[in-house]
Amino acid sequence: MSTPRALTVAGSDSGGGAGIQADIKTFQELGAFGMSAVTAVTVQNTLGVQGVYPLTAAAVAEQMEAVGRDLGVDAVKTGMLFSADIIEAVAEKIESFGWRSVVVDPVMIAKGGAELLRRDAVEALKRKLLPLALIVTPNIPEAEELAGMRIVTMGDRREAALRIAEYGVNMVVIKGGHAPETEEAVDLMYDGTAFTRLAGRRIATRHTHGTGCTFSAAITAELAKGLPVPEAVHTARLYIQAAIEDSLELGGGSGPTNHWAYGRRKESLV
Ligand SMILES: Nc1ncnc2c1ncn2[C@@H]1O[C@H](COP(=O)(O)OP(=O)(O)O)[C@@H](O)[C@H]1O
Ligand SMILES: Cc1ncc(COP(=O)(O)OP(=O)(O)O)c(N)n1
Repeated sequence: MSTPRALTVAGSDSGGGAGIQADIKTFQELGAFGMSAVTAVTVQNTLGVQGVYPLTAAAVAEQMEAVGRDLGVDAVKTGMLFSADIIEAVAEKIESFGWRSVVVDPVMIAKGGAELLRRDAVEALKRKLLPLALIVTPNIPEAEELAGMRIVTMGDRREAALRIAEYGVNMVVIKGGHAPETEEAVDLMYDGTAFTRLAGRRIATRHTHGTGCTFSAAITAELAKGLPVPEAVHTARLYIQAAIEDSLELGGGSGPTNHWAYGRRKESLV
């Protein structure tokens, strides 16, 4: 069997809980070979983002070209893209390589409030990148921005998913981590025809730094292994659930999730 190859195009998180670091750990844990194209270096820990140093669009494109031409890519995810220039360069490379298993995590604002996507880049994200996506995974504030509406109820979420799908993306998962606290964390998946409610136990913890990155990276790893999107999303939910449940209690703020929890639990079942 050939080695599944997964590429992340995202920012570096020095604290290791989100961004490139979360993605590569997740790829590794799920059995995909991880590669990266770094878009920006962030100065970050569990207390928040203290600095953002973007790379040039050319530097991002060259990294994608280097790995795409030599190692090959079975699935790719995008995370923090920061500027319209970088989004355009990334879209151009995805198109030129003809990559189809494309997961777009439309990272906009970190939990602490730092801007990880410039306001003037949202239009490029909608027009250039979403049409190339197999699946897009906004959280509620990101879905509000993409759909141009407020989301309060599950009905609002369904309407937002329909609007986001109109940009040409095949599947939309609106994540529920930011929904008002209930006993369940509920994500809503729209596949172009039907809606599926994906519910799990909501864990009471402040250690949820990098949940969105980890979730989308898990989907990407499963797609790289050849699994269909619904199965990839199902595994990603189990993966993030375990990672939050067994969080590591690191740092003085919102700490990282536990990227090896899912694998350890599976091992203990064998
Ligand atoms: N406290 C929690 N308990 C269980 N699952 C959670 C919790 N917070 C987030 N999740 C899950 O983690 C994933 C990421 O969601 P979310 O936190 O909304 O993304 P983001 O990090 O992009 O803001 C989703 O599958 C969501 O349901
Ligand atoms: C470099 C970098 N990329 C993305 C994020 C946002 O990650 P996310 O999974 O949405 O987690 P929070 O920031 O909301 O904890 C980031 N912080 N840094």
